[in-house]
Amino acid sequence: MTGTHRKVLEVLSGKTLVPPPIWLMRQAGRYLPEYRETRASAGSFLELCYTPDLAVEVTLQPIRRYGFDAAILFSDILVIPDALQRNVRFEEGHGPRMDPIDEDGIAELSAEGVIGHLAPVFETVSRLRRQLPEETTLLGFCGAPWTVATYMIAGRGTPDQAPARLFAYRHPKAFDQLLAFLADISADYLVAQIDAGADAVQIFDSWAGVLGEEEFARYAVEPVRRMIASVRARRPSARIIAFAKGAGLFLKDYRRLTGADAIGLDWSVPLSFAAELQKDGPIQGNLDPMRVVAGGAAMESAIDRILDVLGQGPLIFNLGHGITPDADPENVAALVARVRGRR
Ligand SMILES: Cc1c2[nH]c(c1CCC(=O)O)Cc1[nH]c(c(CCC(=O)O)c1C)Cc1[nH]c(c(CCC(=O)O)c1C)Cc1[nH]c(c(C)c1CCC(=O)O)C2
Repeated sequence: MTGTHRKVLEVLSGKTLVPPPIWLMRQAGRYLPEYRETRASAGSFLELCYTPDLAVEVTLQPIRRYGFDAAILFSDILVIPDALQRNVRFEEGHGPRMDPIDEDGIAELSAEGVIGHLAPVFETVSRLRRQLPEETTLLGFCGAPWTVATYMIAGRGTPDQAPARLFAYRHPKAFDQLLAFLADISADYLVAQIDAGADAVQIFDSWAGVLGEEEFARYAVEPVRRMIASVRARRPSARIIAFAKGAGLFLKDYRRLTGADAIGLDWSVPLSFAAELQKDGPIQGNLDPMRVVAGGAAMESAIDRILDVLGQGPLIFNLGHGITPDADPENVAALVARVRGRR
């Protein structure tokens, strides 16, 4: 019964659909007036994430408006450090903050209570699976260990992830330990989301683009490989998308080395290279979110190029990163109509 006509799942298993299924990273968010309204009724951003009534509502908002082929659980990658008691806060206009972790803090990390702390997230997932249209794929997600670690080390978002890169060079053993710990706890988290009803999951490595060759292998590939192996050992049929933003040429072997079903591509990936990658397996991407803000011909021409070059192979149409708060909801409607109008 499950999954028979869920288009995103079909593409993840290698099928080509024309037109391709579509969803957008950060599709539930501040560009939508109904999101801003619900957001105002929650105290803090984390409260929104941990209140199933509200998290279900904001997840469904973009589905009602646009009928996307996938819904993505409304939560955040930083619920893992929150569950690890790193005192995570989202301060208005300043982005996330938490207590920076050091070598001693890494040695003391414990998985105890983490999955219990995240129980409201699993409740949200199971309610969503019951409330979503049968044909809509439900995506769970988590952050990749490297990206989550950049926030845990710095205690905040940074432009270049310099604190984490420096920490990794100065304390390589402790850093490896942190990434392995995050890989294992994140695997447990994904398994629990799948058991609650997620059809597939995405791993976000948003800051993979600052890593050199050796570091990409050690900090981006290995922990994600470890996480995926752990999920597959327990849930062999799990469908997994891995998105390493800014990874450039390292994407060549990323799918094979991590064991993901599909890889996400940002807008800096040339379409010719994307077409090469698509010969190995399904891809997702890669419209520049700024083109959605610009709208009109700037958006339409880029949609057409993606469909022309990648539309005859396994593709999940998406942006190359999250939609931004300044995007006009009308432009999103035009985007969906244009992708779906092409056969
Ligand atoms: C790096 C990262 C984070 N969170 C996430 C990532 C990886 C993807 C990416 O690179 O965009 C992932 C994420 N965050 C959010 C989702 C929800 C699902 C969806 O995609 O619709 C997802 C998948 C909601 C959110 N997460 C956040 C918001 C905005 C906060 C608000 O509404 O008050 C939303 C809708 C907050 C957040 N969360 C994070 C930051 C840096 C910020 C602050 C920046 C900002 O304000 O946009 C960390």
